[in-house]
Amino acid sequence: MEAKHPQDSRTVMTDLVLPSETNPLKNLFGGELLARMDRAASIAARRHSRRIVVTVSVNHVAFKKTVPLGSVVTVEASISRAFNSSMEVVIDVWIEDRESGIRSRANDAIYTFVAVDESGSPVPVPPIEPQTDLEKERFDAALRRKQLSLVLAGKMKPQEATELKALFME
Ligand SMILES: CC(=O)SCCNC(=O)CCNC(=O)[C@H](O)C(C)(C)COP(=O)(O)OP(=O)(O)OC[C@H]1O[C@@H](n2cnc3c(N)ncnc32)[C@H](O)[C@@H]1OP(=O)(O)O
Repeated sequence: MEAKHPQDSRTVMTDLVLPSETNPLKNLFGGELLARMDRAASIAARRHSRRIVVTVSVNHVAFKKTVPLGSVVTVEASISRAFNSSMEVVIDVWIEDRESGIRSRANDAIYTFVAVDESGSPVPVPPIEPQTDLEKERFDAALRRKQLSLVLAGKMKPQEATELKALFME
């Protein structure tokens, strides 16, 4: 299968924060942001694989900043690395200052999706060829994150997680 670039799957979704999506402090609910990120990541995974995709794991989420009612929120997702049937999706969330228009990062996350056929069985996806320094950095770290996720899910023995172990040996 021919390799694709992270840019090929880049998905950008911009939307407002409405009153029904906020907590008593009038900030965006974490679950609402998780859902927006899942939707953007799912589109990115579909663009990369051109298959049906399902979320298999939410590997990392950091709620760095509150997102106030009325904010303009942009969720950007792209594939950082593809394995056999699984794809790591990196998601950045930005909010826009109403007056200056300057964007600041509110959140980031890493989800893993799997491409499946009509009966839900995993199918292979194209590999990723990173181009920029940031894409290369994310690509290199993705195997460690996959191994950590599999160890935490009880699907890999810690002693088999060679890339992950190497991180602690450095
Ligand atoms: C868009 C949505 O929100 S969809 C709704 C939420 N998601 C779902 O309903 C998915 C439910 N889960 C499933 O259907 C199945 O578990 C599947 C299809 C995802 C995987 O099926 P399995 O029989 O576990 O397949 P298998 O063990 O071969 O794993 C498939 C791939 O997922 C990877 N994987 C499985 N679990 C994890 C995990 N916790 N973290 C990271 N990767 C994982 C495997 O390493 C494998 O990757 P590879 O093929 O690239 O090497």
